[in-house]
Amino acid sequence: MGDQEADIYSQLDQLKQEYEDYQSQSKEYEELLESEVADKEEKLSQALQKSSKLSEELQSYKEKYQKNEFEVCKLQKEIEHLKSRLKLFEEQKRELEHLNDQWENSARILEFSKQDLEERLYQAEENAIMYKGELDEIACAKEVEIQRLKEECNELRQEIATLAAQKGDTTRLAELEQMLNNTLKEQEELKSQLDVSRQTKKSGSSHISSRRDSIDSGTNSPAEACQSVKVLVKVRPVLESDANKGVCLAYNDSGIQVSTVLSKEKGKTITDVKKFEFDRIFGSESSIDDLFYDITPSLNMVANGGRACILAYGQTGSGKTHTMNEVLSKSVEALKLLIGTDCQIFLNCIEIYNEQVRNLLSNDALSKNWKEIIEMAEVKLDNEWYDQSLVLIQQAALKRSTKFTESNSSSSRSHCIYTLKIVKGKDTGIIQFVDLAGSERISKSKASGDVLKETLLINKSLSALQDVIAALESKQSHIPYRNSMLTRILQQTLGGEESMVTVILNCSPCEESSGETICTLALGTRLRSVDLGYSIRKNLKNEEVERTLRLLEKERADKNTILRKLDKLERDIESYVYAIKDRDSKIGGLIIKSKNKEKQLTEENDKLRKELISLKNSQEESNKKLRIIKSHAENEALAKNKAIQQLKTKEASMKRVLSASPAAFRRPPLNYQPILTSSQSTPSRIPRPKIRDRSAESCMKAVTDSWHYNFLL
Ligand SMILES: Nc1ncnc2c1ncn2[C@@H]1O[C@H](COP(=O)(O)OP(=O)(O)OP(=O)(O)O)[C@@H](O)[C@H]1O
Repeated sequence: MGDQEADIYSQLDQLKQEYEDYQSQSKEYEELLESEVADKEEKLSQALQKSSKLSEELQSYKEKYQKNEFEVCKLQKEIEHLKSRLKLFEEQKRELEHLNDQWENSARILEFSKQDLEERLYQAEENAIMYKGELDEIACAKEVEIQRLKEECNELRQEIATLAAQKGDTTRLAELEQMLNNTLKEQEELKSQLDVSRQTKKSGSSHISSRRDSIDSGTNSPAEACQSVKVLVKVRPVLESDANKGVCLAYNDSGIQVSTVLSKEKGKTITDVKKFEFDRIFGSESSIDDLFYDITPSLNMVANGGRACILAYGQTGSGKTHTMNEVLSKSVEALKLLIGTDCQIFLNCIEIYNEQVRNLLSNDALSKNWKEIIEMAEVKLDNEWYDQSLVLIQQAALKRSTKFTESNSSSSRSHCIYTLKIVKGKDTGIIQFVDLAGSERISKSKASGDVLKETLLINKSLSALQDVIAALESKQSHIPYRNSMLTRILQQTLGGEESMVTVILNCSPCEESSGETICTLALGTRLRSVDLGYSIRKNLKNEEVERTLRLLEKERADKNTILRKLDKLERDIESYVYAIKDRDSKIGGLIIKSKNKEKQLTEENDKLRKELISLKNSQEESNKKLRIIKSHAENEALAKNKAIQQLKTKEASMKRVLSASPAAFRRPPLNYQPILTSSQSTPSRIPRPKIRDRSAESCMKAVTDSWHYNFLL
């Protein structure tokens, strides 16, 4: 009984021990579970935060996308508006072209009437010459008559004298005196007639000789000379590089024609031929001396304290620089002979690049004030000024801004101005040699970026120059010198008192340049038509001629205004087309960018959605697990309480049994198993006590299940 009791006590101790172990382990697992739950909750809240952040981002991207779409819509509307404006401009251009055709027709008619007037003038001149001959004959006849009358008079005087000596018949004397008086009267009349004839002859011949002088010399008085613009055409020879390019120019002494190929079909070439009339055309075969002959009046003028400007105009690659270099060295040579040694010479070499002035004889910064740069660029030359000036001009030419373009491998991208100032006592003669940058069609130059900007600025300044020349010729009260840097700098020699302007139109003979050559020659025709009008008016003082010329001038002014408008319109259209293209490409870029963004956003959105779904799933799973853990923990707690309760009742009943018959418990129970050791920490390895008690067993099972479950988690 004593042994049994001891066994029971030891079993009880074991159970107690076991229970305590279970309790401590369950506490540990509870803590573990709680920390895991807290961890999951933390992760869940992080995931929720991330998801809300991503939703916000998504919202902002959506807003951005809507904004971009709105921008694109706006730009498209703008394009539509620009396109409609372009259409309007094109219509206006067509109308102006139609008007231009009409003007050209009327100009042609006026040209005919001009020719008619010139013919009549020629006839008048011939009549005057004939009249002069007749007058000469009459004068001769009258002289003879006067001589005869004088002789008669002398005879009569002698007769009177003899009669007086004879003191004879007085009536005969009276008769003779009467005859003498009549003869004297007749003589007086003849004399006065002869004087009138002489006077008429004198005035007629002076008029003719003055016109001849004017026509022969081709120069005018200084005041008139300021209106004079001389237009010369210089055709560049065909170069080796032009070998496979067709030729579009044909010319003779009086005119030049440009052929433009319209189409080539089945070996048939359809061409459009445009003819231009010019007094001075220098072909590829003519030497620089021929052209220089027409420049000498300008040099004479400058040597006498006047002003002159020589401009080379033409498309890029047409030979402006080549011509200007030759003209420059010839002019310096000629001036060396024309001016003496008692004068001071100043040279100034500058270029205008992108509306900025640059000193070609030093490395001054571009940003300085242009007047300052010009002042600083002026070099005073010494006694050997001609050699020195040629060396400096060569140095300056090397420093000029050039670039490779589609049309010329070393195209001058600037206007180059060489100014020679000759100070002689109080007089200051100034001559400016201007090698203009090439005029070019933007569409043909295929320029873009900075080169496009350069080309636009070059074309703008060239049209400003045309405006100034046209304003000077039509004697406008306002001359738009301030419209470009080029015209500002040329103001001293373009217009004003005692100034002569010579424009050399450089033309390329190549077929591919026919469009530009036509533009160049059309400009020359406009300048020339003005010049012609003035020279005719200067020499003819007939009322009808005056009226016709006034009409012609008005027509010409109107036509030039229209042509200028057309030019401007074309330039505007080109700029608009370029702006539209630029905008189109920008919009295209924007659309592609926004599409890419949209794609990226949709992808991100999809990814976020997926992440959100997986997060929600994992959250649900975590919740589920949490619920299971909670229920298991509750079950476990219940089972533990139950087991404790059972153990307590068992203990009490054992105590009761022991107190009733202590010997009955001395034998150990048949189904007794050794108890768990504390080293068996893993729940799966914990052996279940083999207690027959059913409720205690189920309780233990619940606890081990929960261990097992937690372990799985
Ligand atoms: N009269 C000529 N005889 C021989 N070669 C010529 C003649 N004129 C021009 N050339 C040649 O033609 C080419 C282009 O000439 P140049 O550079 O003078 O043209 P440009 O009108 O000044 O061009 P850009 O405006 O682009 O500067 C050069 O190679 C030049 O040597």
